[in-house]
Amino acid sequence: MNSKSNIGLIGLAVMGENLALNMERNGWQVSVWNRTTEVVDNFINGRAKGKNIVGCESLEDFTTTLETPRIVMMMVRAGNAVDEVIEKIVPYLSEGDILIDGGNSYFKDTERRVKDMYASGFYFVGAGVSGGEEGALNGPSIMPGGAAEAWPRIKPILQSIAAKANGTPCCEWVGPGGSGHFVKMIHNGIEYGDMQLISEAYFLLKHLQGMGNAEMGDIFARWNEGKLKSYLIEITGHILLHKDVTGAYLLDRILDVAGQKGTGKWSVINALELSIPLELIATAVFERYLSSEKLLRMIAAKTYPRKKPEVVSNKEELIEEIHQTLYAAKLVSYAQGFGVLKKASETYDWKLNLATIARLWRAGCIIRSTFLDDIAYAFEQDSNLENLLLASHFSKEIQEALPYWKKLVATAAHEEISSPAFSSALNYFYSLTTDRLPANLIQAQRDYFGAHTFERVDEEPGKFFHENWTGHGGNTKSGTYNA
Ligand SMILES: NC(=O)C1=CN([C@@H]2O[C@H](COP(=O)(O)OP(=O)(O)OC[C@H]3O[C@@H](n4cnc5c(N)ncnc54)[C@H](OP(=O)(O)O)[C@@H]3O)[C@@H](O)[C@H]2O)C=CC1
Ligand SMILES: O=C(CO)[C@H](O)[C@H](O)COP(=O)(O)O
Repeated sequence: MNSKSNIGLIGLAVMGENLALNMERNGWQVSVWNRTTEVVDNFINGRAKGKNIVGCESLEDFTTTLETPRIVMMMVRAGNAVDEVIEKIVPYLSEGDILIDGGNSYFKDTERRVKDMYASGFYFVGAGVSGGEEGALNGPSIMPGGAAEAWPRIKPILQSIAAKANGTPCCEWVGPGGSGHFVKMIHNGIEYGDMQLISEAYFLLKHLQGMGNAEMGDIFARWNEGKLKSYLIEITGHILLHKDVTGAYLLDRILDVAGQKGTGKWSVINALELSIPLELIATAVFERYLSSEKLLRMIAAKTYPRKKPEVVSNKEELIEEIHQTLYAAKLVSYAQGFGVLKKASETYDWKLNLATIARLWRAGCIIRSTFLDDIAYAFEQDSNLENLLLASHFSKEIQEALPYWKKLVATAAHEEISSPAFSSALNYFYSLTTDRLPANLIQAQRDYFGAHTFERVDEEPGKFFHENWTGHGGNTKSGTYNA
């Protein structure tokens, strides 16, 4: 063992423990500390036994075991816990030390922490980490942002432990302030969207064909060999085939109430703040809320009993419809997610490189997929691309999928099977590709009842008019602004 550790890790739950083992495996000596010290003992005497990992009982001891300037990574519960740990460790730190928050922190908290820590002489980095337990151990995707001065020092460690896509580490500097955590937040929002879409595909296979788990598992395995190839499709195939100790399919025994820890909701709140459509992810978040209203749904199901859906006669055609719809709707979701990243980059002056971000997600993380290579390529060809659906490769894919997509959404609606994200994506696509939407009527209504003014198609943009619609209204206008 060296006299001093290269890095310190705080928080030994599933992510911290596995990241510490990953760092050690890659040649770094790691000191570890956890609020509940029993957890440290269990780790040191268990999975860390015989490894170059130093367990510490107190934060003071922990900081003395680290080479200086120190690098400390926190993997603790997001929120107040991060501030509590910072407050406790700062008295033992020296100027120039680096604190990395690898949890799912809210990016506005990270913005604040980066500023506060600068003022105290420390470098703070908000690094999104994705990949769950297995990624943390074998190579996650890492999205660091914040105090750029820290990057040359932390880069060798973080890039060594990150997943590699074609030999390139899925860890690159994202930008200043809270940008790393913002990118991770949108990653998770997209994760929500992907999971909702996959769940709808499963639901339609099950109810429009009465298919069993084994057959569906095979379909997902087949899809994982084509353009949908991704971690979430792969694990869905495994989940469908998994049996519990009684020999029954476990999936069928899991309560249909989805949990959430906040990153999907934050993605939607921030899309609203930035005025960028993120309907598919919003649908995924709201569907999780609706799923948790189990009792209400049970009552409503009795109030509105449904007929059993008609089995679709051509099984192979239905499978292809679902396959194409899943792809097209996923593309819409990524187009919306990257739209939010683009607007955030402009608004906060982060200068995000969208191609680099797509490349960071190619391996290690939960949304990893071959599809991200095509997204990276699209942004490399045109870094100002307004919307992914306008990239030539994707417009061809959408044109191929559209006949299947609209047929499936219509069938699901007709057979009274909920497929909210599939239809949200289709409606977004139709609105996006409509050059004259019915928003003229909304403007007329706003002006009619509140003198909110409107622009005219036969006048220059930016000139606002008010009509005396009833003949007895005045000429006084409301202010023209958008919030
Ligand atoms: N689980 C996952 O798949 C992923 C999680 N993340 C993020 O990584 C972070 C760690 O996640 P995970 O490993 O799942 O564990 P948890 O989110 O459950 O966090 C548990 C850890 O936080 C510590 N902790 C909680 N409150 C405090 C506090 N007030 N002061 C000090 N330490 C505290 C716990 O210490 P103690 O043992 O004393 O309770 C424990 O070490 C979270 O931000 C999470 O969102 C990111 C990617 C994937
Ligand atoms: O960050 C992650 C993966 O990248 C977590 O797995 C994710 O937070 C799970 O989110 P939720 O509990 O909200 O479904």
